[in-house]
Amino acid sequence: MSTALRVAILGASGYTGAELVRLLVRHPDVRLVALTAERQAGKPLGEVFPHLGGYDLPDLVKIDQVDWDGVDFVFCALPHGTTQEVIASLPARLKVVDLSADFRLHDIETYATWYGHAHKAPELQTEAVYGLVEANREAVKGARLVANPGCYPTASQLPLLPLLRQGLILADDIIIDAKSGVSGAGRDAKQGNLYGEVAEGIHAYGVASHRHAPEIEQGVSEAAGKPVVLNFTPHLMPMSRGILSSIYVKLAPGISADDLRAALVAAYKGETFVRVLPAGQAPQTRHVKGSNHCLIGVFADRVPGRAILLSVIDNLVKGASGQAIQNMNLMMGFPEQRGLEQAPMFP
Ligand SMILES: NC(=O)C1=CN([C@@H]2O[C@H](COP(=O)(O)OP(=O)(O)OC[C@H]3O[C@@H](n4cnc5c(N)ncnc54)[C@H](OP(=O)(O)O)[C@@H]3O)[C@@H](O)[C@H]2O)C=CC1
Ligand SMILES: CC(=O)N[C@@H](CCC(=O)OP(=O)(O)O)C(=O)O
Repeated sequence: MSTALRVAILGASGYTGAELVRLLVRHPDVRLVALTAERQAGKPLGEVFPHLGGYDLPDLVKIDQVDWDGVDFVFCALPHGTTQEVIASLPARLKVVDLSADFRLHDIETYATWYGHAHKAPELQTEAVYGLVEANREAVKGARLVANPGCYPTASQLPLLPLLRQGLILADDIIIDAKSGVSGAGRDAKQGNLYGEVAEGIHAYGVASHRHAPEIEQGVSEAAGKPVVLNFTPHLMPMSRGILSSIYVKLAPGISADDLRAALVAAYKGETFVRVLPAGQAPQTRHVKGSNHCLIGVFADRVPGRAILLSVIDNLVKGASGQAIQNMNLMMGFPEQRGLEQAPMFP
């Protein structure tokens, strides 16, 4: 009799759901027992995603068809706004990692302001742990419900948090210029994601209004020990995967860019998934594609007293499904790297 963890993926017909399946079919402690979809329900997963057709997996079903008695652990990869009620309806014994934004903001008033409706499960919000593992590992280990961070917030917070905690950069002058591949927008058909609208061009969106600004500010404020407001502008790139976050910061008096690099090297010493590059090396999205890695580069600016931090992740892996599995491993007491050992695919 297998003792594998029986896992359900809600939203398995989406990009992050498919990426969870791709990574979990090789996880030795996991058995996928339920995969859900909405419009694609009733189909074999291999019909929706031919790259996953060669595995012995359950067919896609609607959420209300899942037999929860046969499930131990749930990944929820549904659109934000749909997830609070779904998670509130699950048996309370189930451990859950939610990939959506529904439980990330601690303050439900801030949530309502940015997401346009009142929080539908405030009692669960107080329980949810923000799953940026490298910043919050001990809390994740004891969590029942983990809010998996957004892709831009992951790429942006990993370089910033250690520097703010140590007061090496100023908290009142942070500019984040971030670029994402199109898979960040999900698989749902949207006019703005058509080839003709994305290929051979680049554009900013959500300028001065993107909902990841308050999520980044939440973590950065905790690290700085005071409320922080920052500039964040996302851009859509003609590529399928990857995020590059270019972050412009002001150094604290007497601090150099080399000090920042040394502090980040020390902060991430012993971490499997975050690596700080040697001086002069700029990370590229193709250096992390398909992997759970985050690479960080640090440069002195030409402008005296300033520095530039460069951070890359694969939005579908460290920015979503890989980080979600990292969280599950910690919640279940499995080795943190299990199922996430694969090297990036280059180029
Ligand atoms: N894409 C990314 O890089 C990242 C995404 N996220 C977040 O993860 C979540 C999933 O994203 P992603 O995989 O890209 O999204 P997709 O649009 O690709 O997939 C959404 C999934 O949810 C299902 N679904 C849609 N509406 C409902 C509903 N009302 N009830 C039940 N199921 C529903 C879809 O089923 P069907 O297709 O069958 O209708 C599909 O399986 C989102 O909250 C997203 O913001 C977080 C970090 C990064
Ligand atoms: C390219 C693109 O459209 N990206 C998405 C962010 C993806 C993500 O992390 O979204 P959640 O916060 O919902 O999980 C966006 O800008 O809304």
